[in-house]
Amino acid sequence: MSILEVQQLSISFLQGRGKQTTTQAIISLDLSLEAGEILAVVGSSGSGKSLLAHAILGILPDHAKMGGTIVYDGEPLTPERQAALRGREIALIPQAVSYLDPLMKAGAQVRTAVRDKDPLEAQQEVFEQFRLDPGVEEMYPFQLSGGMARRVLVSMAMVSGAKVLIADEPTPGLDESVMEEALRLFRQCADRGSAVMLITHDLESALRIADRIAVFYAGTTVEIAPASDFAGRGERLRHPYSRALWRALPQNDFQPIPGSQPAPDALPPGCVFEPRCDQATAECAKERPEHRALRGGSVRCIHAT
Ligand SMILES: Nc1ncnc2c1ncn2[C@@H]1O[C@H](COP(=O)(O)OP(=O)(O)OP(=O)(O)O)[C@@H](O)[C@H]1O
Ligand code: NI
Repeated sequence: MSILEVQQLSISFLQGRGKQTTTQAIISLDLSLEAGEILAVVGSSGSGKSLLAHAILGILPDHAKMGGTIVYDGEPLTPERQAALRGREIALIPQAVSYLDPLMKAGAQVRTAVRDKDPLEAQQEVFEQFRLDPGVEEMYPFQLSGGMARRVLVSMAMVSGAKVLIADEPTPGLDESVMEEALRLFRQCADRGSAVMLITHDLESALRIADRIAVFYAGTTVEIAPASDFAGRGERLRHPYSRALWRALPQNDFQPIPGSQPAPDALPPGCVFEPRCDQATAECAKERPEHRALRGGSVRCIHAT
């Protein structure tokens, strides 16, 4: 049984005063997370990666309306369960460093996140691991550089001992050696039985440590594939967008895909990738393809075999 299962997640936002409009930011996300694995969620800016993380943690803004189900450890995640599990069994490394409590010193924030260990010892150990000087313990978030603040956020998640760790773009601003250390520790968490979701727009770094890759496009999961399927010319990949992403990497064709991802208020009626897809047929423009299992992964494309 998967530790976390997201089924047909949709999120829309009510916007404007007076005459209100609804924009659908997430159309349909489906994925599952297994204990012991690293699943990378890859997609360009605005594809819905952070919203997925916030939906799991139960921290969507008030004007967001959510549909679908999220099941954790066999039971639906209700707002009450989310509040009880947040920071304990399910930990988030947020994308924005503004999630740090501005009124609490860095050392104290990390100590409050410690479970089942001596708080001071655990905090000092993780600071050493991430090359945070002991002096940082006494600093307030506004005194930290961006890279230091990010290391404090990663430290908090690391000491929580969570069963599910969701890291939302955890590496920007970290120097190479600290980034390597963070990735190594994510792997270690997974090897010890936690489930790690690594959110990134960087397919290349995702492929370095992830077991599986979920590819997001315009608020949908277009494909979920074992990382090893990203090889050769992408023959084993199931969706034209995943193949295009893979081929666009510098070590491959280095050719960007023409066009751009549609905005939530300008989605095509059929497959969201249809306007940019070189394999699209008239049928693709008619309705949204279902998410279906295929060759040890899954895909949302009627032409995939
Ligand atoms: N509070 C909000 N109100 C209205 N729309 C929102 C809100 N938050 C996000 N969105 C929209 O939802 C879509 C998905 O946003 P999200 O932050 O999940 O993208 P992302 O994949 O994390 O992008 P990035 O790589 O830039 O972090 C975007 O189109 C965004 O504009
Ligand atoms: Ni994001």
